[in-house]
Amino acid sequence: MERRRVGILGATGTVGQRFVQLLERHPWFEVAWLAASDRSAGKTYREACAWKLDTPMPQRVAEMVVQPNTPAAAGGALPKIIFAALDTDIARELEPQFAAAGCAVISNSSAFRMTADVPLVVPEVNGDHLSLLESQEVRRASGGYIVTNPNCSAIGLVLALKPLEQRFGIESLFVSTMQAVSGAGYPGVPSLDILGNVVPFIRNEEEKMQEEVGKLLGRYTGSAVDPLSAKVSAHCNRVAVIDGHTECVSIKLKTPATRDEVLEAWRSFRPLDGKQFPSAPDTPVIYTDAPDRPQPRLDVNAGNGMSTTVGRLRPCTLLDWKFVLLSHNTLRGAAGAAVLNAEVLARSGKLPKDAA
Ligand SMILES: NC(=O)C1=CN([C@@H]2O[C@H](COP(=O)(O)OP(=O)(O)OC[C@H]3O[C@@H](n4cnc5c(N)ncnc54)[C@H](OP(=O)(O)O)[C@@H]3O)[C@@H](O)[C@H]2O)C=CC1
Ligand SMILES: N[C@@H](CC(=O)OP(=O)(O)O)C(=O)O
Repeated sequence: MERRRVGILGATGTVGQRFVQLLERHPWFEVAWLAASDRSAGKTYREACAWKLDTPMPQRVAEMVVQPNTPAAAGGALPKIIFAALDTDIARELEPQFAAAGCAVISNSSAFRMTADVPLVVPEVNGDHLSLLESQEVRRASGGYIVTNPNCSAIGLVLALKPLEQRFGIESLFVSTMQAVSGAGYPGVPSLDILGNVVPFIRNEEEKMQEEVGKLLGRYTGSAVDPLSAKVSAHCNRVAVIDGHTECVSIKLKTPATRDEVLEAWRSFRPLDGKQFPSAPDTPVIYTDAPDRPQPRLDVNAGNGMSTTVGRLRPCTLLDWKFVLLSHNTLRGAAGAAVLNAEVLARSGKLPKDAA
């Protein structure tokens, strides 16, 4: 099968680099266009990018020239599939321009996640919400649209919550995060602030987690999403870990469940089984019995960085159950999530085609 041409907006950043890494050997997509800020435009990718991953920068991409950040500048070379990894304010300005130019914008940023007609999607959790894009006005006008994936802490959390919500219902939950420094992009948090330290504040993070969980676990009514009514309270903290967000969760269920029933809900959660998407992990939620796991150093790459690892399920004296989860913030929490969304869109015939 011929690979589809794709572009990356924000290609030089933390998430942009993950896109380059993941797409280099992707069976369906091939990077054909890269853009970043004016600081980078006109340079080769090798010159513009401070590559921080532990695999080599792909040679072919290293030699590509970073393009200006507008669809007009790309002209006929603009791919119709754009992975976007832009800061929120810039995404708010640029993503609609690319959608209006007929592109499927598959976005990581929070700019449009809560917009009513923009799907906020994790395929294992709420793939049916993708139908929202049919009502985007821009799609009717240009064939383009915006689809988003969630905040990196919300993604790991909803993967663990979905099997519980569908079997038992969720009344309320309390979550406290320990988030890796790569979550803040590059160069991110100054070393003097984070080494040997914990910073108990990440701007807007608690609000995003709370509202995004509601939309992700909400019900698609045929024209809109009815958010989950559960009460969600989040505490978000930055810790001196490179990759991997750890979350301590306490949960109250609507229908009481035994420990075995909760474990069985996680074990049997295989919503994409048999669908063979290249980026989908075999097991989206992995439960570990080890008393001191999950740990970022040991578990962050589970399922190629696309699985959530859950452990330490035990009774909670305030709510019903408590547990710990870990997920990779730049893979499952960002670039990997967007690539999986694109695979689902490709399979359903919803990706616009380049002009012949
Ligand atoms: N890091 C993470 O774990 C996660 C991040 N996200 C979200 O993804 C987005 C990107 O984050 P991250 O990669 O960490 O951020 P970085 O700061 O590491 O990268 C930002 C990217 O945006 C580019 N950029 C900046 N200004 C412009 C502009 N005016 N026009 C075009 N490109 C521009 C930068 O290019 P240049 O090099 O030229 O400055 C760079 O490529 C953010 O919205 C973030 O919240 C989502 C989930 C997880
Ligand atoms: N704010 C997250 C990264 C992220 O996902 O942000 P956003 O919701 O803007 O995509 C972190 O610092 O770890």
